Amino acid sequence: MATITPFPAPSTTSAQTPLLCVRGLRKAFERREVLRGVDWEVLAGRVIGLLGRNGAGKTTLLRCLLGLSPVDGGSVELFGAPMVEPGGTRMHRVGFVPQSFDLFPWMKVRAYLDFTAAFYARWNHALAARLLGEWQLDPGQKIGQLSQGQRQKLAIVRAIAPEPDLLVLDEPVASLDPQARRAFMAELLALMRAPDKTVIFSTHITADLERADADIALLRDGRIQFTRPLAELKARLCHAVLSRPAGWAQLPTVDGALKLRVAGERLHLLLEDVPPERLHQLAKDLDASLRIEMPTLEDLFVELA
Ligand SMILES: Nc1ncnc2c1ncn2[C@@H]1O[C@H](COP(=O)(O)OP(=O)(O)OP(=O)(O)O)[C@@H](O)[C@H]1O
Repeated sequence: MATITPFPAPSTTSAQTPLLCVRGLRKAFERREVLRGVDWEVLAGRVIGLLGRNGAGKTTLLRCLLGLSPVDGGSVELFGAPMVEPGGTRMHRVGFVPQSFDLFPWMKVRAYLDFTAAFYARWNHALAARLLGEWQLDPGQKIGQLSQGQRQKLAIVRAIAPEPDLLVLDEPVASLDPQARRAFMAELLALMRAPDKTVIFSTHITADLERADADIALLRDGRIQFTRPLAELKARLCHAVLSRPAGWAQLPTVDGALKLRVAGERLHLLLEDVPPERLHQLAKDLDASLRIEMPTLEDLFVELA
């Protein structure tokens, strides 16, 4: 099936001005197009999980949004003004955790945070000190001597301490152990669940997004395919399995099917907005047995990404 893009974007009649507005964003590396005209609007106050396969362009997109990577075309507006390059006072309102953090290996943790604090209009010293303690980061240790996971924690403290209005995190938990991941997610959500705080984070750990009850944005084929609350995705999509000994030499036409896949005598269907009674009727018509499953986000990702 060629396209599997559920939920076309709603018309932009919302009275709320988006915090981030991306139009036709393009980016190529040596003529290899990674972003192929991204259109994306993010409203303030949302927690958004950016999903996409390896190499889909998540890091590239996040960097372009913040002016950290030049773009080949299109536009990005952040807080209502065009984003051309990083810097300026509005960057005080943005926290960014990059995928890897290799800066200032000679600096000690506390010195690095004090140094960074000087660049921000706001800096919550008490919060930074608390997180260092809770996450067992030694303020006197040199950054170069920290483990990968400890560096990632430090990058998160650095990004959160300015109490940003927009926090952008690129696979922030990839190096964290499960306990640290949960603590981080809880901290993040407690901090950012204020009405106008917005979080965009890329991750492959779908369980974290389920816990965060995030909006899910899928980057595929160089575009954001949809951005929808996870609860809505789960309410509207279901996975059905039709089985019959004769197999499926010919695929049936099923309204609402986003994807069909045959495995032996089973036909797997990813369906959008198809009521169970219609599925039962279909199974009867096709002389097949039916199993309906509520997909996890990981299941959806595997089907859609
Ligand atoms: N500096 C660069 N020079 C050349 N190609 C690059 C560069 N940065 C990224 N790419 C390419 O752009 C594509 C998208 O990379 P990107 O890191 O944005 O993907 P991603 O979705 O973040 O992947 P992952 O989930 O593996 O982190 C990849 O094919 C990558 O090889």
